[in-house]
Amino acid sequence: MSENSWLSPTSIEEWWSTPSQTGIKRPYSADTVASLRDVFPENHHSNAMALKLRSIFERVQKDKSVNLTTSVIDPVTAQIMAEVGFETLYVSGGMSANTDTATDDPGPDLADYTYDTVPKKVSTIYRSQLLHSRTARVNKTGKEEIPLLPIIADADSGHGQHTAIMKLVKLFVQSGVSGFHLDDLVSGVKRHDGKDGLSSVLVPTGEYLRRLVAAKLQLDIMGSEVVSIARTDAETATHITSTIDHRDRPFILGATAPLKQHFIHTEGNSAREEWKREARLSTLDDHFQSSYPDLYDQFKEETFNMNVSEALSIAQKLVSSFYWNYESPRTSEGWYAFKGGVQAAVSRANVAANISDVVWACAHGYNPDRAEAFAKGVQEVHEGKWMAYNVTGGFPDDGSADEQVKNIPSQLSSLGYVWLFLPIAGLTTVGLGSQTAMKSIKEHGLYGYLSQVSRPAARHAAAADGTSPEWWWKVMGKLADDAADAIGEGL
Ligand SMILES: C[C@](O)(C(=O)O)[C@H](CC(=O)O)C(=O)O
Ligand SMILES: [Mg+2]
Repeated sequence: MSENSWLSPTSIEEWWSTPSQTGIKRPYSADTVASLRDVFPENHHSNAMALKLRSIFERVQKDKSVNLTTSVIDPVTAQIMAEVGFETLYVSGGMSANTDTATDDPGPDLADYTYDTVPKKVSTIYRSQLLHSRTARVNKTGKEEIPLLPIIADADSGHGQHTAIMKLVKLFVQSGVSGFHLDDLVSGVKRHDGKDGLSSVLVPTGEYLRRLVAAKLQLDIMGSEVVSIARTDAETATHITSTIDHRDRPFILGATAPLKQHFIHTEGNSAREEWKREARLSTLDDHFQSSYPDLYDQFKEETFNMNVSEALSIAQKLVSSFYWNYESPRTSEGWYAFKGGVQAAVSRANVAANISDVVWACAHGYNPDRAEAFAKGVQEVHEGKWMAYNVTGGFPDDGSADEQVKNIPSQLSSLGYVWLFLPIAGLTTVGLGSQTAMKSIKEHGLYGYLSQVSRPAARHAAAADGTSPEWWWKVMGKLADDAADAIGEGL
């Protein structure tokens, strides 16, 4: 887009009809976007990198392959990944939380870090890639072809309402990001031990969409090609904050048996489990259908697009004795019981797909049936929509799943997934890589350093790669030396 047309709604509309933008349904106008723009664009690095990411996804989709990557927590590993041939990088919120936050106060992955944490990590890694590429060019190392890898980053739940989301997206674009994922979780409430049957809590579909639209609006304001990934945790969610949205009705659980007390008055894990068993939780529609199969069609027709509260009134008009109570399972926080699963994920992904470039149902471990059900559910409605898949552990250590694991990428690519990533591998690989060297130095002192660190690294020196001290000292030093020579003795 030329600078003259930057503030023109017509040219914004023209941009929206280009291939990268045309699949997106915006609820706002080009006039609004134009009026919210700054006078100059500020997206050039990010745009170039995002277009590169888009072309990687296009290529793998065409080839029926999938782009595989891992998270990366530091610039050294990012450089190694470029050298060994990865094409994308992932910056994980969880791994940032564990190791390095903007307030220097790391912790478990609750997304409670300040919103600049992940953008700053992206910026560090992106700028390090620029430095490496400059170094290679200045030194003519033969590594000039090592590419800058597009970075996809974790935007969590957006760290607040629309203004926070827009600021976060702005920071990401400024950091050189190529893509980010935004989710439908309530930030900071995940239980790591599953106590009280609570794993993760969703916001209603409408709120999720508002997050995604806010992010897209900011991208549009910046004229940004950055890829937005709509992540949903509906597959594994156990609760939802509100029942207001009719699209969530098929997944809200209620008690079908009247119990003396509500869930919140039970104490301890086993009593709570017992309460749930006795309550015989079910969705409103399932319960009505199994209780009154003959009336179900009428119920469905009369309650089209109604949320659970509205639909329950109709159910009770049709059958005055009908019992279904979605209030009684509420937690002490007020959250409602939710039937997580692949259908819930598909339902959310299919609305999110209208405003996002990629959809992703986050779950831990690999489940081929769910991967397939999600892909089919999405592709039926949005043919060719880009999809992502994460593998976060969950395989047996005894090797019994090795063959299955080898086949995962081809299974996923045949289902249409374009991006496969290992969110926690960046931390583990750094840990494992250091372990051999550090153990050796600790056990054998200087000789350990010589045999396990400096000698192997010296072998790399000839290759001048990211593991070699020569690369970081002498080769990179030429940038400063050349600048000093250019400045000379002054004027
Ligand atoms: C992908 C993820 O968002 C991340 O921050 O890496 C985390 C990873 C994890 O908790 O293991 C997530 O899955 O929520
Ligand atoms: Mg995360």
